[in-house]
Order: sequence, then structure tokens, then C-alpha cells
Amino acid sequence: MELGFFSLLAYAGCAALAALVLYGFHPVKRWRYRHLPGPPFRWLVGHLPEVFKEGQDDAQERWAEQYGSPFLMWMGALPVVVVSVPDQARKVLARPARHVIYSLHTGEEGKLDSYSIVFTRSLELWKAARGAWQPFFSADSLAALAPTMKASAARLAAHLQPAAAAGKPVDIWRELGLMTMDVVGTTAFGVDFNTLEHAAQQKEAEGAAEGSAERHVRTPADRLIWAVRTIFELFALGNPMFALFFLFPEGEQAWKQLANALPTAGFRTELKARGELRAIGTELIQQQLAAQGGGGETTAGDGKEGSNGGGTKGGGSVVHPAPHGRPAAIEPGSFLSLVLPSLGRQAGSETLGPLWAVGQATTFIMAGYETTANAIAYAVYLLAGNPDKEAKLLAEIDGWGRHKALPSAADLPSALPYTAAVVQEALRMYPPAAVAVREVPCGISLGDKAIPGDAALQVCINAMQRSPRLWRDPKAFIPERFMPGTPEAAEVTPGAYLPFGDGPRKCIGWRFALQEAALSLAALYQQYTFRLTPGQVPLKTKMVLTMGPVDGVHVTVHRRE
Ligand code: HEM
Repeated sequence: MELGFFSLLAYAGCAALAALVLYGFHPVKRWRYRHLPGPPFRWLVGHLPEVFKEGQDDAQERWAEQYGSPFLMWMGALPVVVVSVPDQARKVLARPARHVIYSLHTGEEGKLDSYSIVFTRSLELWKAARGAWQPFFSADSLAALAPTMKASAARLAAHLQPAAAAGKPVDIWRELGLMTMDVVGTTAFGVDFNTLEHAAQQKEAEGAAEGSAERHVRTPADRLIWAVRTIFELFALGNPMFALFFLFPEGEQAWKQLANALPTAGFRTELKARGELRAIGTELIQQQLAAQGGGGETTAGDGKEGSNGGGTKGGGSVVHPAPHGRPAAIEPGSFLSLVLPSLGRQAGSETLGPLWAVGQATTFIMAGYETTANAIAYAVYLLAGNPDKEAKLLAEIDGWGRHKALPSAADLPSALPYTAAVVQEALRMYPPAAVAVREVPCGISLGDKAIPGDAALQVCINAMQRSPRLWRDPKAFIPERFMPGTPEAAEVTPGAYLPFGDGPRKCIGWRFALQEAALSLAALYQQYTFRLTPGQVPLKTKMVLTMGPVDGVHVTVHRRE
């Protein structure tokens, strides 16, 4: 009897092993994708080892050159079709459905993800969100946001002064991260983030009595900054549970439950940070709704620079008492105040409620913070390594005026075109969002290849923007490519430059990002130049949530005479 049980167990074990071996070969999926070229298939893990070792961006770029477009790679059990030529990219990106890769969240947190304009799987929810987001990025609204951007850049410039005086190196990427967080935080919630002051106080607190650093995190802005930074930092460390997602995607729900039932320390902290974000967002929304109930009326801005966007008439205000006793930097006209009128609308089977609005505000911060900081940091890195281009930038800025207020949003393109071109060329060489993803529910043909329905498609933006087949001298930093009328601009292949994606799901914040980046560069170079500390060329990057520099960008800061 006992022997029988063990034999049974042995048979079951063998059968499970055989099933796992067979599963790891993915015979059915491989048959469907058999006609696509790509790196040799590897049992179970696919190309995850290369992705972890080299980084997804670098590995895809290498394979794109080797196998052309489209090629097939395996993220564990997930076949991914990678595209890296303009006509195919445009065709893929014309589709509205985005391929969702993974999320470990369940319950309220999962709901928050499912509402986000970026992550939602429902096209109705996406459309509702896109419509609600749009007014914030209108020309009028962007003009009204310019003073906030300028104020944050001025704070950063002032903050760099001690390092310049002491000749002390700084990680400019990190400093820029504080600045962009300042901008998205302030514009999202209408709360004066003042991250730079926060960072200094946080450092002081850390150096003081035990536990005071955590106690210091108490104002809404402090709590928001802590939450967003924590989410980014912990994502970078990864969660071992993600490996199960890729290896056995069919078990998605089980892995989610497991990740939440047995959370790692990092996941627990991330959940706490997300909880904070949700709690503060909800609090602000309730406050706004109560104010509106009391006669407040949320309006869009009048579009004049300096008017601080729209406002809440009649005393209702989403602006929270500002931290550190400072006046709030922006009146309503904040992202949240423009999104709130959508509450109560129907999107498919969902009625848009406060949690939906929190999901949008959270996404706004997450999408706009690191991407833009990376872009400006890459520009500083490239300018430091190309003194002739830096000289042209300085000449343009000096031509505008070293001590003059920066141009308005409307005047920016004509006043500082080379500064804008520097940003665009930095985005070509180092696209912070290196891939754009889409789903093909019912098949598509790319070149002479038929791609089966349900495929996960990725447009490899960095491979396309750095390909020697599409760009002359792709490794050279040539902002002139983006100066209309120059011979370099005439050589640009149409459609080969997509740092913000394309089609109906093109980055909704692209104008916001370009405006912020150009204004910040101009504010910094009015006062300083930057030199790289040794050992940073070539810059090492890695793709986590965005493609960022592995160890930051370390520079010495030099005050201009
Ligand atoms: C230099 C900075 C930025 C870069 C390089 C960037 C890049 C991208 C890319 C490549 C996409 C995917 C597009 C596609 O799938 O076709 C995207 C989507 C998106 N971005 Fe950005 N982005 C930047 C800044 C921002 C900012 C500042 C915001 C908002 C404050 C923002 C909000 C979004 C949103 C909401 C989406 C999803 C749009 C949708 O699915 O409809 N981004 N971004």
C-alpha cells in the first residue's frame, strides 16, 4: 500500500516534470511564430538572461541590427515581436490597444492600475481618460504652466550654487529628478512640492536624531514625494515574483495572490507608498469636491502666462496649505482640477469616481517625473562632452539675455530653437521611453511577415533612433538635425524619430516635456556650465520604468563669468 502511494507520487512527479519540460518548449506558440527570425530559442527562460544581463534596450538594439524588422524574442513564455523600421512602427502604433505587461497589484491598488490611462486594458476607460487629460496639455494651459516650470528651474539653479562655489561634484540627474518632481507634483495636485527644499531638510533630519527622518515626512508634499520616489526606487530593485509572470503568464492571478499573501519587504513598502499616494490624492479630491459644493467652480485657465492657469472661483481651492509656510506655487488649473469635471461620467460599465481621478493624478506624476529628468540629464551629459555644441547653446542663450527672464511658452520656439534642438537630439540618442508597446487582437502584416492575433508588439524606439541604416553618424551628437533648413535636418528619415511614440496613444505630455526641458536647460546655462567627472563616457544606461543612467550623471558645476 505504502509502496503504491510512493509509486503514484513518483508517477505524478514524472508527469509534472514531463509537462514542465514540454511547456518550456512552447510548441504551439513557436509553431505560430515559426516564420519570424530572431535569436535562437532557449527552453523556458527564452531571452530573459540577455534582458537581465545587457538590459532590454541594448539587447533589442543588437538583435534589431542582426535580424532586421520584425524579429521575435521570448520574454520567458511571452513571444514578443519587435519592430525597428519607420513604416512598420507607424503601422503598429496606429493601433489603440496597448499590451499590458504585468502588475502585481490586487484590490484597490489593482483597480488604480486598471484605471490608469497608461495601464488600462479597457479602451472605453482609456478614451475617457485621454479626453479628460487633453485640456491640461492645450496651448493655453501650457502657457499658464510655464511660470511653474521656470520657478522650479530657478530653485534648482539656486540650489546648485553651494556646489559651484565649493567645486563639489553633484549627480545632476538626481537634482533634475527633484526639479521635475517639483513640476509634476505641483501641477498635478496644485500643492507646492518644493522638492529641493524638502530634500535638504530630509538630509538634515537623517543626520539628526534617530527616527526623525521618517517623522519628518508629514506634510502632504513630503508624503507625496516620499511615496513617488519609493515607488520608483523599489521598482528598480524588481520583485522576484515578476520572473514567475514571464515564465508562467497563464498563472497571472495566482502569482498576484502569492505576491500579496507573502510580500517581500520591498513590496510591502511599495504598497505603503502607493497607499499614501492614494490617501493624499483622495483627500485632495474630497477637499476640492467639498469646495465646489460650497460654490466653487473649477475653470480652465485664461491662457495668459502668469495667470497660473485656471482657477476655482468663489473660494474653492484644491491648493493645500503649502508646506514650509510658503505660498502655493500654482492656483487651481492643476491637472486634478481639470480632470475632476469628468467625475460621474460613464466609460463602458464604469462610472468615473474619485479613485479613477486619483489613478490619473498618480499616473501623471509617474509618467512625467523620471522621463523628463532623464531627457535633461542626457542633454547635460552630451553638452559636456561636445564643447562646440555647448558653445552654440550658450551663444543662443546669451543672445536672448543672461540676466533676462526666460521667454514665454509662446516665444520659446523662436527665441531658443537651438536649445530645443539639443533636447530633441538628446531624446534621439537616449530615448527615456525606449519601447512603445501594442497588442494586435486580430493579426497584422509587417513587411512580408504575417503576425498572428494576440501578439505582443514592441516598437524599439532606441534601435530605430540609433540605427546606422537610418541615421548618418548615429553616435554623434548633432542637434542641427533638428534645426529646420540645415543640411543635417534634410537628411533625417521621416518616421525614424519617435521618442514620444506615435498614433492615438502618442505621449500626451510631449509638449509639456519639451517645454519644461528647454526652459530648464536655458535657466541652468544662463548661470552655469557643467563638466563630467572622470569615468562616465560612454554613459551606462538601463531600462527599468524608464531608460535612465545606471549611476546618474556626475558633474562639477561652474559658474559663468
Ligand atoms: C521627455 C519626456 C517624455 C518622454 C520621452 C515620454 C515618452 C512616452 C512614450 C514613448 C509613450 C508611449 C507612446 C506610445 O505608446 O505610442 C508615452 C506615453 C505617455 N506619456 Fe510620456 N513621455 C515623456 C513625458 C511625459 C510627461 C511630462 C507626461 C505627463 C505629465 C507624460 C504622460 C504620458 C502618458 C499619460 C502616456 C500614455 C498615453 C496613452 O496611453 O494614451 N509623458 N510617453
